[in-house]
Amino acid sequence: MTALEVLLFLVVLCIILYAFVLSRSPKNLPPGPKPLPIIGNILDLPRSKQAYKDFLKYKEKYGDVVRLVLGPFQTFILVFSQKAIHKALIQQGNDFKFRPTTLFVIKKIFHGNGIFFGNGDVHQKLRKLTLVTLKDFGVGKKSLEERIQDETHILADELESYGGQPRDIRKTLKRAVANIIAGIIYGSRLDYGDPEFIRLIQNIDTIFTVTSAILPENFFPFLAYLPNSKARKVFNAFDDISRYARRRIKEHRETFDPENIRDFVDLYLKAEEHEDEEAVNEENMFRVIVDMFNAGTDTTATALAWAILYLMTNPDVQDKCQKEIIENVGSGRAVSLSDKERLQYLDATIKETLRLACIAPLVPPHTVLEDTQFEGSTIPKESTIIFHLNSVLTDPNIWETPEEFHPERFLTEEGRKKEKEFFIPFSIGPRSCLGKHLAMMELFLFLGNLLQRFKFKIPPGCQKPSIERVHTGITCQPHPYQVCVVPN
Ligand code: HEM
Repeated sequence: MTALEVLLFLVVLCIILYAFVLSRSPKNLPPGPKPLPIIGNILDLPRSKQAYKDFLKYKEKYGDVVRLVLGPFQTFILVFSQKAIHKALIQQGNDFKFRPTTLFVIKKIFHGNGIFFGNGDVHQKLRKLTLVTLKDFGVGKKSLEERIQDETHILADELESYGGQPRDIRKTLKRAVANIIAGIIYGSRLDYGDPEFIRLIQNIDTIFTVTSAILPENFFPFLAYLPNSKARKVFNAFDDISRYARRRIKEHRETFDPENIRDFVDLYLKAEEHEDEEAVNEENMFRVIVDMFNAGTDTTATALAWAILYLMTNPDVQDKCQKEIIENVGSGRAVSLSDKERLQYLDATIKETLRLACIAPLVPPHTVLEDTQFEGSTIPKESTIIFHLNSVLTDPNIWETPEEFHPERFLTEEGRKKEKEFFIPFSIGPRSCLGKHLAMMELFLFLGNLLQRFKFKIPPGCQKPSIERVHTGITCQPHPYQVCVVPN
């Protein structure tokens, strides 16, 4: 066969397959832009650095449930608004609780294992085991609060060493947060200047700024084999983090003593002795560790970077937080979790940061295993379903002046906590964020203790930094900014 004949054969094969898939798709699909043959709606995908925002135009045009076809066979469903997201993830949570196994990049990295991209009984067991472990993390020599306190002091000393000069502190924040996870998992922290640590954090950056359900390699896997493929960068980053995790697990296995549990890895090694082997085995432990290290670092560190940006651009809010800390804690001792009830304004500031920055504006993909009736249409089985959290967290029908930073919206007139049903930065339902409590604890202790010691200021002579969100991968990042960290 000549090259032209092979090409013609492939095109005809694709058309036949495409016609076959179309004939089998359910009727009554959600509305959406008309797909082209073979490539579907690829040309309609966001190309700006604010992918979540570009998707909002579909909500305006087609409503709360929108269908896209990506590549020849992938059905994508976008779900917007509190009502529809709540219905899917809570009322129909058992239908929508699965993760897809059809996206090439995700399949190649996760193999359907671990907590993030696992499904079924094994996922449930791993999730439960990890949650219990995180909850009563009295293992090892230190409590979780002590670990965070210790790291806060090291971070504060590092920031103080910058002498109040303008700096981009985002990398330092990432190293501090990564150390909390490293401490939980491996029982020890890493030095901020350790080249291996710096490389691991760079890998996490790559994963979080590049990986996306709409990466073209997901629908056209051959693209992953081209030089400069973004997916290749993600694979390399994962491989490096994985090699590190496997080495640390091996070291733990060699020195394991069931009578002296040092950390999360030891707990899993212990669980291996009596838990169901299908769920608790070395491969799954490795996946869980990599999931935790990735999911627990970039998200919380990004939230911290946003909080500092909002504080320096809203000095009145910063002053109120500091006044509250001075009045309720003073400067003679560290801010601790037992101060939480007394530091309501700080708590509201953290919530407002998570709302406005919207760290994960598009929930990592879900799927349904069967054709599923939802909001008057049929969601085809194995569709990739994306819940648009930003459409809830900045919905003008829910939040007054949603694009403004206003912590008071989380407080009553008397300054007490006001619960907000629509505050869902960690998503909701059976797959909601497993590290929510850890993240909130870290944000409270890091910010409370830093604000007790420092003021965050815009460098003299500089313009107010942009608070526009950059969204090219999983998380919404701030633009790079410089800050002066000045002792109080
Ligand atoms: C500000 C910080 C964080 C934010 C905004 C955040 C947000 C999210 C979101 C939106 C999801 C998807 C939920 C869904 O699919 O419905 C998620 C899942 C997850 N998060 Fe977080 N997260 C944060 C911190 C953390 C931390 C500190 C950890 C780990 C210790 C963590 C571990 C996980 C895991 C393992 C999942 C997957 C759960 C599952 O599929 O069962 N996250 N997170």
